[in-house]
Amino acid sequence: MRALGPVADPVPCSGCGKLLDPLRAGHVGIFDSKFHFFCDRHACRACFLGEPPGEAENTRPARVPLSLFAPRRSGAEPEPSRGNHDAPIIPFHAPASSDAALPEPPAPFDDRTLVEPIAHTILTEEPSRIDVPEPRDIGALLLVIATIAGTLAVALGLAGDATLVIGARIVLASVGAGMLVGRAATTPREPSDPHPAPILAPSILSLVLAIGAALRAAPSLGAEAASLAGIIVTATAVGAWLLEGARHASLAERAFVAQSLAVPGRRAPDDGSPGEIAKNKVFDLCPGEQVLVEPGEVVPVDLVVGSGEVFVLPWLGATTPMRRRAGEPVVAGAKVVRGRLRGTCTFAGNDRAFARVLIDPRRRADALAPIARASRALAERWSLAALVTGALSAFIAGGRTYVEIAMTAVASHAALATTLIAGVAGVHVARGILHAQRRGIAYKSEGAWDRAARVNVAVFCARGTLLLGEPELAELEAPGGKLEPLDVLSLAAGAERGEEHPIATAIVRAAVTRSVRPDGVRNAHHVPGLGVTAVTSSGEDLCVGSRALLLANRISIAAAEQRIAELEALGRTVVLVAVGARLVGILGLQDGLRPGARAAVQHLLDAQIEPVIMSGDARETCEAIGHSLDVDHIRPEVLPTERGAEVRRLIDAGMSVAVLGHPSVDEGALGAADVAVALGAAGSSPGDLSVALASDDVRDAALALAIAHRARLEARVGLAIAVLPALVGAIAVAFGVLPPAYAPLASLLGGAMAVLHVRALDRVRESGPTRGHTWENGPSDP
Ligand SMILES: Nc1ncnc2c1ncn2[C@@H]1O[C@H](COP(=O)(O)OP(=O)(O)OP(=O)(O)O)[C@@H](O)[C@H]1O
Ligand SMILES: [Zn+2]
Repeated sequence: MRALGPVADPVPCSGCGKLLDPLRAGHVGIFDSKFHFFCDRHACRACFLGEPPGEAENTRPARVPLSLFAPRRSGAEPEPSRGNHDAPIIPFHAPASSDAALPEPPAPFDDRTLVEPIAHTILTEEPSRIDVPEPRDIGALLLVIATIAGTLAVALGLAGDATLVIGARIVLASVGAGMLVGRAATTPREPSDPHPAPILAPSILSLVLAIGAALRAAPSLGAEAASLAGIIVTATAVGAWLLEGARHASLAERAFVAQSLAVPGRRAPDDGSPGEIAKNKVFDLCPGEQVLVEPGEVVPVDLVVGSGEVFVLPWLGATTPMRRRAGEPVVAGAKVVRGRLRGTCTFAGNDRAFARVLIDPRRRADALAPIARASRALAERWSLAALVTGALSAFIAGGRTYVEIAMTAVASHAALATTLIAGVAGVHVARGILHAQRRGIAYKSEGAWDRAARVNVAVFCARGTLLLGEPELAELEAPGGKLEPLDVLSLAAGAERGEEHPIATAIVRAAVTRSVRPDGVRNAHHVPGLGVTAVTSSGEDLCVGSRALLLANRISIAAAEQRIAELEALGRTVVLVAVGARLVGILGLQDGLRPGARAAVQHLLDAQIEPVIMSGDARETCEAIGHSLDVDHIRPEVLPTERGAEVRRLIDAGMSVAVLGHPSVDEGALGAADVAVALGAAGSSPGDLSVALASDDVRDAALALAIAHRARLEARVGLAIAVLPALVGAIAVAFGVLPPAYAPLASLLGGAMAVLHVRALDRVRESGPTRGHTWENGPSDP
């Protein structure tokens, strides 16, 4: 069993060959459009580039990855392989390079003038963050100084209440607060960060109080205020540092994704001539443009395949190639392994499926999801309520000076207005979004993510999600003995010849394999969700379809009712054949379960989401399928046109409903859902899908909900862990049970526990799950 994600799969260092964890590599660079991971920036990278170690830093500015198209080196070229957790849908054998029929990929682009300046890239991240685990910068240094200064300001309290000592402590605390302000001014703000003002306010207010108390020559009060200031400064600095640590892993992974998506693409020539390859690689592709992607290249934008067929690793991190045919979407980050991909761009830049809520600073879910906003609002705004309440209750309790009351108020405020409380929920959201990305799951918006996280009913559009959608003829019977079974098949195949429904295809195929010639049926008329009516070659009325179709045509099936029920109890789709007004044949079709159908149901059950099977099949058939999958709730015999209404009925009953299906065939149901989870749809343009999958795996559809559920749950737990001690501390301080300094301390304690909670979850992922099906568990695991 393997852990998920980039952390799990070691890659060799391109310099020395030692195996290392790609996300924790000392240095990552792109050379020749390939990722290279190095133990460190100096020795190993320089060794790879053939430079003397010292020069590496100077010759290549590490902050700007212009090395993107550096000359090809003959060194090792490790692929960022990221865990074999996508299910093999299509077995794929031919290695990409050995396909002689295909044109050689063009020579690498050495000429930098061909590349548009990096400034034109759709990337929105700071280049510094692209250079993955960049060690802590100047902001970290400021935090360290602030922590030391704050701690000293507290520790000097041991030296007594002398004016000089208090003065020194105030100076130290001011230095610490100054460092915090300096960091806020110099460090770029993440979209998920709170506004710095409310976070810094307690440090500054407590300093003002300390100075005020010292000036009034109230030594013991001045000492206490200085301690409070020192503690608040220390807690603020340590808290900021802890949060950095908690989100480091997702920060690095997001940078990895951003970097991987920041590849230039080729415009296809307008005249459509296949031979001519546009030379220029550009970053500014737009929707509607024709795009060419050569074998071995990463797909730069979301697109729909124009013609032919290609094999791709269907999303960033996928390890199993899949076939994509004309009209099928491919997401940016996918990699072409065989065939030349020519397609029409559907989404570019930050609109791309995996850029939207993960990279785009204006749409990032970890900043905008309701739980993350609530967490920020608590620190930014509701902390003011703590300030007021603290002041009021201290005032009402009486017996305290104004400075003491003010200290209580500031301490209560400081307990809640922390970076940790503001940021902890966002960390969990980011982890969830990234976790989903690794499985090729793209949420459309932070709202879609939040709805996915709240869903309590998941409706499977059975055929194509749980069922293969490739039924086989299993039984062929001719009750009454009027016709031979093969004559029945001939009639049925004749009626179904022109149809595209999986049942029709199965019947025609069964006739072909049994060398039965389809009857020359006329006037075939398809009744969606019921079957086909027609006229036989001998001029009699012909009905091929469900029980409901025959009953609608007033054909009695009473004589065969028992046999039909038997077949349905086996899970067969029963297709009845009637000539004139008489039932002449029964066909039993068996559709297999898709790989992962059982696991998908289990993922939902684990997340306490009720699975529902919705199908046009008969009740007995659906019950048999439901039984084999442990699904209790079925909605059988729903006509295709009624599926939207059926979903709406569930919603009206107070459920929050997700529908899992394919965009083309399950349109009605998907359109009515609170959350539409569309398989194989990532990158295609229809706009209303809440969740689009790059894979066609039903497990991923279930995981899209389960992962969001889990992430939201963890975010709430994390927030509670951080907030509760802070609240308790603030209350104790407000009622005078504890001195004011205890409130920020309690808050820091809670924050530290919340960070430990994140770390513990990270470790679960790194070491791999050990039992059962959890959301961390790769569905390809048994
Ligand atoms: N072309 C057809 N020939 C014969 N019977 C058909 C045909 N199309 C539909 N039917 C009958 O109508 C029923 C419902 O078909 P429908 O297309 O609504 O759903 P389905 O194929 O069962 O897919 P799903 O499980 O996703 O609902 C089928 O079970 C079958 O009995
Ligand atoms: Zn190395």
